[in-house]
Amino acid sequence: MSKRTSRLSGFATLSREKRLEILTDWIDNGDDATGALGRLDGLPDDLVDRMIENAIGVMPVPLGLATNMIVDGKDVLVPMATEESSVIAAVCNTARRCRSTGGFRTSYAGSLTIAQIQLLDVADPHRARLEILRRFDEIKAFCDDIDPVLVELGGGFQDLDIRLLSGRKGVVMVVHLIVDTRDAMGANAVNTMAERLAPVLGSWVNGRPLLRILSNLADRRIVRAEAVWPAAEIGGPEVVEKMLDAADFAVIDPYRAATHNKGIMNGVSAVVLATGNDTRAIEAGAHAFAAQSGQYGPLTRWEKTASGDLAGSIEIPLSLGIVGGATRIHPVAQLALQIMEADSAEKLSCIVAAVGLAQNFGALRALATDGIQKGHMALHAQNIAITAGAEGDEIARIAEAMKSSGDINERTATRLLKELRE
Ligand SMILES: CC(C)(COP(=O)([O-])OP(=O)([O-])OC[C@H]1O[C@@H](n2cnc3c(N)ncnc32)[C@H](O)[C@@H]1OP(=O)([O-])[O-])[C@@H](O)C(=O)NCCC(=O)NCCSC(=O)C[C@@](C)(O)CC(=O)[O-]
Ligand SMILES: NC(=O)C1=CN([C@@H]2O[C@H](COP(=O)(O)OP(=O)(O)OC[C@H]3O[C@@H](n4cnc5c(N)ncnc54)[C@H](O)[C@@H]3O)[C@@H](O)[C@H]2O)C=CC1
Repeated sequence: MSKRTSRLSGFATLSREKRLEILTDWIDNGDDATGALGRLDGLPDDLVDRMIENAIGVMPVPLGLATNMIVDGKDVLVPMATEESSVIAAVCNTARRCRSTGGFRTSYAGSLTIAQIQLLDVADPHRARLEILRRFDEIKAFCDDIDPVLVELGGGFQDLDIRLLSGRKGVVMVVHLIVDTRDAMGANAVNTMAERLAPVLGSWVNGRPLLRILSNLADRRIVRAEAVWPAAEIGGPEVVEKMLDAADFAVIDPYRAATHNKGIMNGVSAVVLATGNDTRAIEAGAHAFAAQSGQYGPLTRWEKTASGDLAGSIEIPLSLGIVGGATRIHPVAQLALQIMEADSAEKLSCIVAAVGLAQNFGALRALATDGIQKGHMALHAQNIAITAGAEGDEIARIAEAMKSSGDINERTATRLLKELRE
C-alpha cells in the first residue's frame, strides 16, 4: 500500500537511501522495483549488445525524481534522466508553487501516427489522387492486415491524406497513412505499412514510389497541459508582469524562442529518456511544430488571469509509447513507467507535457528575477569543483566557497582547491 505525502518538502536534502525508501513506499511492489534499481549499475551485456550495434558499454546518465507534481488531480513522482544540474530542482520548485490551484490539467488528442509515401513522376496527379481516395477501403484492409494487434486494440488504419507538392522535377504526390498506434510510438508499425503499400499505390497511379517512412511532425498527437500559478506564490504582480514580458520575447524573436523551447525540452527529453522512448523523434517533432506557422515560436503560452495570477499552457506533439522500442526491454524504463503509473501512452504523454510546462515556468521565473546563474550555477558548482580536480569532501567545500564568493568557474575552483590543499 503506498503512503503518499501531499508534498515532498526537503527531498533534495535526504540521502539516496532515504529517497529510495520513500519511493519504495510510493509505488506498488516497491521493494522489487527499487531493489532492481539499486543493483543496476549498467545494463546486462546481452541486452546492450542486442539494443545497439558495436556495443562497447553503457553511458550512464543520472536518474532523478521530480516531486510535488499534481497531474489531473493526482500526485505523481516523475523520473527524469538528465546530465544537467538544476533541471529537476526547477520542476520540483515550480510544481510546489501551483499545488494550491490543483497543479496541471491535461488533454490528449489521440495516438494517430503518420507515415508518408512519396510518389514521383505521377502522370496525372489530380486524377491519381481521386483514384487513391476511391480505394480507401482497400487501403484500410491492406494496412490493418499488416498489424492485426493494433486493430484488436481498437487502433489501426484510420485515414488518408494526399498532398501535391512542388518538387525539383514537378509535382510530387505525398500520401499520408494515418494510423492509430494506441500505446506504441508506432514507427515500426507504420513504416511496414508504408513500405508494403507503396508499390501497390505506384502501380495504381503509374507513379514511382521513393521514400516510405513515418513523419516526426506528429501533429495528430498533440498534448496540452495548463496550470495557474497564484501571483502570491511567485513573488507578486510585478513578477507576473516580468514573466509575461519574458515569455513575449519568445513570441517575437526566434533566437529567443529556440532557447525558450530548449528549456522546455530539458524536462520533456529527460522523462522521454527515462522511459526508453525516442528523444530525437520528440525533439524533431516539437521543433517542427514550433515552426508550423512559418515563424519558429514558443511551445508555451502565458497570460494573466482576471485575478492577476499567471496562467500557462503548452501544446506539444508527443509520439510516445509504453510498448515498443526500448520501453519494454529496458529495466529502468519499466521502473520509470511504474513510478508514474503510466499504463497508457496517453497518461505518459500528459505527464511529459506537464513537465515541459513546469520547466518553462521555472526557467522564466529565474530569468525574469534573479537570472539563471544564481540557481543553476549554485547547483552546477559541484560539477565545476570536480572538473578542477576536487575529490571527496573537497567537492562540497569548494562548491560552497565558490557560491559565497559569487565566482562560480573553473579558475576560481582551481585556485580555491590549491589554497585548500596548501
Ligand atoms: C534552482 C532553483 C529551483 C532554486 O530555487 P530556490 O527558490 O532558490 O529554491 P529553494 O532552495 O528556496 O527551495 C525551494 C524548492 O525548490 C526545490 N529545490 C530547490 N533546490 C533543489 C534541489 N537541489 N533539488 C531538488 N529540489 C530543489 C524544492 O522543491 C524546494 O522546496 P523544498 O523541498 O525545500 O520544500 C531555481 O533557481 C530555478 O528554478 N532555476 C531555474 C533552473 C533552470 O531552469 N534550469 C535549467 C537549466 S538552464 C537551461 O538550460 C534553460 C534556459 C534557462 O536557458 C531556458 C530558457 O532560457 O528559457
Ligand atoms: N523516424 C523515427 O522516429 C523512427 C523511429 N524508429 C524507432 O521505432 C521504435 C518504435 O516503434 P514502434 O512501432 O512503436 O515499436 P514496436 O514495433 O517495437 O512495437 C509496436 C507494436 O507492438 C504491438 N503492440 C502490443 N501491444 C500494444 C499496445 N498496447 N499498443 C500499441 N501496440 C501494441 C503492435 O503490434 C505494435 O505495432 C523506436 O525505437 C524508434 O526509435 C524507427 C524508424 C524511424
